[in-house]
Amino acid sequence: MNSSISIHPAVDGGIQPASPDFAGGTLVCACTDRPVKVRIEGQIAHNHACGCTKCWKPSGANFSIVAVVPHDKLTVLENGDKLQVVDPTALIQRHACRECGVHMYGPVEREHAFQGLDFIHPERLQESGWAPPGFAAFVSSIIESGVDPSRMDGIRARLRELGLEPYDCLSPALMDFIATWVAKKSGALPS
Ligand SMILES: N[C@@H](CCC(=O)N[C@@H](CSCO)C(=O)NCC(=O)O)C(=O)O
Ligand SMILES: [Zn+2]
Ligand SMILES: [Zn+2]
Repeated sequence: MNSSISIHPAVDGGIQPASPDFAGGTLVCACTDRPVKVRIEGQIAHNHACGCTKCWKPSGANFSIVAVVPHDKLTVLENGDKLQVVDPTALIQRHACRECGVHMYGPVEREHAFQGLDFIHPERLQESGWAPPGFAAFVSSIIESGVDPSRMDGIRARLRELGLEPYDCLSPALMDFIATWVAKKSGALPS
């Protein structure tokens, strides 16, 4: 085990299994004063580690942990006035707390295979039992944040050791899902 390579604090000590009793929870930002609170109903889906520069990572982490929930299963409970959209031109409209910087939710409103889903960081849930990450996405992108390319073999080996198969985009299942959506829209496949 090469536990000296840090991926993310939520997985570095081993991946915790989902609880069959998990029925939702409350995401809380890192502010001690007036934290933003967002409620989600039900279990999260497609949880993964993401190496891209756009997803929020806790300080020192090489990866984010990010999953989706349907938009109608998410409600801002408290202090939503502190939220601002990080990049209004991005597909994922990441709503971050302007005081602590934590991304609380990111809806996809544009016409896209992921339209109607919100990206969230489940480690911000107060509750445990959420579905664990199943793969690692955008792994090569950590170089864009300053990771030395010579470290990539070790980082990919550590991801595999944790059971997080590394991909340089999304997983094959999600890439196929997006491509199928595009093909149906263009007429290349029947809808
Ligand atoms: N190399 C770029 C990649 C950024 C990127 O495309 N990120 C993906 C994954 S985010 C969660 O899985 C994406 O879909 N982004 C859409 C968006 O950010 O709106 C980089 O590292 O910046
Ligand atoms: Zn905050
Ligand atoms: Zn990402």
